[in-house]
Formats: sequence, C-alpha cells, structure tokens
Amino acid sequence: MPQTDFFKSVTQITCSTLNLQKAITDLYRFLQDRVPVDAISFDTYDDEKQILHNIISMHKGEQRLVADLKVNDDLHELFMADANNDSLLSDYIPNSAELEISEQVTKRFSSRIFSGVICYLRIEGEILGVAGITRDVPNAFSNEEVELLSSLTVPLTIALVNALRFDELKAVKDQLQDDNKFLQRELAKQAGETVIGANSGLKTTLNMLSQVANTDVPVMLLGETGVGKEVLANALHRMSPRRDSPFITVNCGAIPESLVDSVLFGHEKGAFTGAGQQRKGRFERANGGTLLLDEIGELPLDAQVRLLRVLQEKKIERVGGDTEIPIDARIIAATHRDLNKLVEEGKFREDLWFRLSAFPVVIPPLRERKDDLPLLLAHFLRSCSAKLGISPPPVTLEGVDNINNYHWPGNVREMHNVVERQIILSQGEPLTFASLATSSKKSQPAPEPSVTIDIADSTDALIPTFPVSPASFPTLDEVTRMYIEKALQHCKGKIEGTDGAAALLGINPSTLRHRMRKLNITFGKKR
Ligand SMILES: Nc1ncnc2c1ncn2[C@@H]1O[C@H](COP(=O)(O)OP(=O)(O)OP(=O)(O)O)[C@@H](O)[C@H]1O
Repeated sequence: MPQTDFFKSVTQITCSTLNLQKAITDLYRFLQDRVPVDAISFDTYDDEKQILHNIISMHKGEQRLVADLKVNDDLHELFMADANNDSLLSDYIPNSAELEISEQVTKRFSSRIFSGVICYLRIEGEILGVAGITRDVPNAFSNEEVELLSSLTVPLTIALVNALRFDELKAVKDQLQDDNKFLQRELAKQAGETVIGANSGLKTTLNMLSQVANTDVPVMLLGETGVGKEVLANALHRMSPRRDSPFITVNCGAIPESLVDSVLFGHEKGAFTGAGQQRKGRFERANGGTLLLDEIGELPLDAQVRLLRVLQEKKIERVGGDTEIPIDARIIAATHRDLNKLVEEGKFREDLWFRLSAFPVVIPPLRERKDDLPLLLAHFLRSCSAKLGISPPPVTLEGVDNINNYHWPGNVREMHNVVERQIILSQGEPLTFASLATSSKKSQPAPEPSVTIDIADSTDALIPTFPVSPASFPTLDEVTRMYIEKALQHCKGKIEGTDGAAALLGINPSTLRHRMRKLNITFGKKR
C-alpha cells in the first residue's frame, strides 16, 4: 500500500472518533492486513507524576489489562526532550534509561518485546503520550515498514489531542454544572435561612440539635421524606462554630454506583477514562465545615466500607491518587429509611450505623405538628408569590380547613408544591385547596364511631363563613381554642387513648397538652 494511502486510511480511522480505545482497536485490526504486528499499546503521559497511564493494550488480537507505569528519571528526560526522536527502533535494544522499566513493559505482553516502533506523541514540544507497535520477534520490521509505522505519529497525536481536549471540556462543563447546582442550593438556603416552626413544632428538635451544635459528634437525622432533614442539618451547621465554613450536601441515593468514590473523595487527572481533570470530592469541599450525607441508607455496601474507613481515619485519598489528605468535617447523616431494618436485612453495615448515629434526632412528620401548618402556609404563600412576581392571594376558611385536615404524606415539600400549584391555578382567586379534601377522603379511613364528633352542627358556630369583615375575623388561636374545647367536651375531658381528644384531633397527647397550656385551656374532666 502506498504511504499516502496508508496515511489517509489511518488518519480516517484514528481521528473519526473521540473514543481512543475504539480508535486503537480499529487501527490494530487495520494494521493486521498490512504490516505484521503482534501488539499495540497506547498511553498518556503524566509528566508531573512521571506515570504512563495505559489507555489500551492489544496483544495477538486480545485486549490486555495493563497497570500504570512509573517512569524513571532518565526515561522521563528522554520523554521530555524536545528532540525529533519520534520513531525509533527497528531492532529493539532498550537504552539504559529504558532498561529499568523494560521488565515492566514486557509484563504487558506475554513475551519480551524484540522489535518495535515507538511513537512519541508531542504537541508544541509537550509530550502527551506514547504509542508502541511491536512484534514478538527480533528484526521483524523492514525499513519500509518502520517508515510506514512512523507515519502513525501525526494522526495518533491528533486523535489524542482531540480526545484530551474533549475530556477537559466535558470535565469543565460538569464542574460548572456541579458548582452551579451547589451555588443555587446555597442561594436557596440563604433565602430560606429561617426554620419555620422553630418556636412551635420543631422547638424540641432544635433544642436537641443546639445541645450538640458546639461539638463534632456525628448527628443522624431521621424522618419521613420532605420533613425538613436538610433544612435542619443546615440549621445545625449554622448553630455550630463551623458556620463560616462550607455546608456541603451529597445525596448518596443519587450517585451512580461507579462514581460514588469519585464524588465523595474526588479523583486525580487520568484516574479513569473521562477523568481529564483533577477534581475535589465532597469530603474535601466540606473541609473545615459540615458534610451532610443525605439518603445514607441508599449507599452501596462496598462504598459503606470505604466511608467507614474515612470516618475512622479522618483522611481521604482521591481516586487514582496516592496522597492522603486529612479531612476535618462535621458529619451529619440523614435518611427516611428504617436503618435498623436495613441493618437486620444486611443492607446497611452495623458498624457504620453505630459510627453515624452517635446522636440520632427524629424529626416529626408534619401531621404531628399541626401548629406549624399556618406558619408554613403563610411562608409558602409569600415565597411562592414573590417567585411568581404577584401578591399573595387570600385563602378561604375552607382552604385553611382542608390544609388542617390533610395528612401530608409528603410533608413540608408536598405543602410547598401544593401551595405553589394552587397559586398558579387560582389566577388570583382565593385559594380553597379543594383537591386536598378529595385526597383526604380517598386516603384516610373513616373515623371510628366511638370517637366521631358531629362537626357539622358545630362548624358554623366555630368558624364564620367566608367572606367576613376583618373586624369579626377570629384569630387562629381563638378558633383553635374553641376547636380544642369542643373536642374535650366531646371526650369528657379525656386527652389520651383512642377515645381521647388528642386522637380525635389527630395530634400527640403531649402536643395537645402543650397547646392547652399555651391557650390557657383548663385541664380536667368537668366540661
Ligand atoms: N421547617 C421548614 N421551614 C421552611 N422550609 C422547610 C422546612 N422544612 C422543610 N422545608 C422545605 O421543604 C422542602 C423539603 O425539605 P428538605 O429537603 O429539608 O426535606 P428532607 O427531609 O431532607 O427530604 P428528603 O428525605 O426527601 O431528602 C425544601 O424545599 C425545604 O426548604
């Protein structure tokens, strides 16, 4: 085959894809019919660490798994020399610099290399990689063949540059997207720094968190989905001495299994295909601050082992790196799953569970802290309307009722979504939240006859119909007091038990007592 045709064909093969493994495999196949070749290997070169990182090695038609090679100083000098020594050796005699690593090189193939053409892939004097085309016999290549194979240097360099640039761009893009998401989350947190319910339904929870805020004790936040675990983790961070350092979150359930280590611990440039840039992991980003391991129950078992080691040793190693980096981050874990059950089922390591749950805090679901409903409603009416650039629409009394009676399986997140949707759909009309009434009826069983109350005849007396004049509008406390008194009356003053007022109102007896004290409602059976 004339050299120009050969050159044209190999350029086409190697430069028509950004996947270097495919390019080299195709090239290997192409060469088989033209030049007798036993093996081909293609490496990128990390000149800082003096490491040859193998992209692909083929020998006698088979792909070989090849470890990275540490290059000695003499060979490094040779690589770095800006000489035109692109293609060498028709009869391979390792020079003294190469001798030391030739043993390792030969491990890549089943037999010693006797003949070879080595292409140094340089651009503007900088060495990017090395390609070797070899045969297992001495003096295997004629002068013409050496010349032909030497012409591979240019297309292989172009292919490598294209692939590296593409990887770099992709990594920069990923990093930007990642940073963007992170900044968006930070902004959202800045906007919603106040914890709604801090003085009502979440008071006890926040008191507990304040007890450990000044320590580095790991905290485990447990609670249903959407209950505010991330909000409270952020509150704990802000209460702690680490408040001026980063608060980093990682959703363990959202990382593909193959990327868990890289996301948590970071990676070095060239650690794996696509790792064109060094990247810090979440642990490193959280250094000095707090790291929230959200949805910890979703972490794969083998990643749990590595996480445990990092938590014990307080050091990480980036993927593909060999340096230990000390980590000083306060760990908060969160989950909506029953971790005890996961431990029993062998899906979560008991030692990790012990390590993370030194201070477990259960966040009550929204249906158990109904005091927070009006506050959250007001908060979301304000924030969602502001986002939409409109003034907050009014809510009918029926709407308030529907909010109070609904069981909120998706907790605060659901409430946020429901309010936002209603504002959009209502087009400025008062909000009734009628859809909640339908869902409540569908999903909640009818109350037991023993604890039913004939609300129908008391509703009018308790709650005025809408619209009313502002002067006659009762406050929420007044309505709540009337409502609680009505329930106590019905239950003959009994608070606890299935026929008690707390069950009737769908709240905890302790919450009811707290409310009664707050609203000055007397205890006792004489009603
Ligand atoms: N107390 C609160 N005050 C203000 N907003 C809250 C509160 N609790 C939750 N939210 C809002 O509700 C949404 C869900 O909260 P968050 O992400 O903290 O819940 P989560 O328990 O971590 O959920 P998941 O289990 O799904 O990760 C967020 O938009 C958050 O801002």
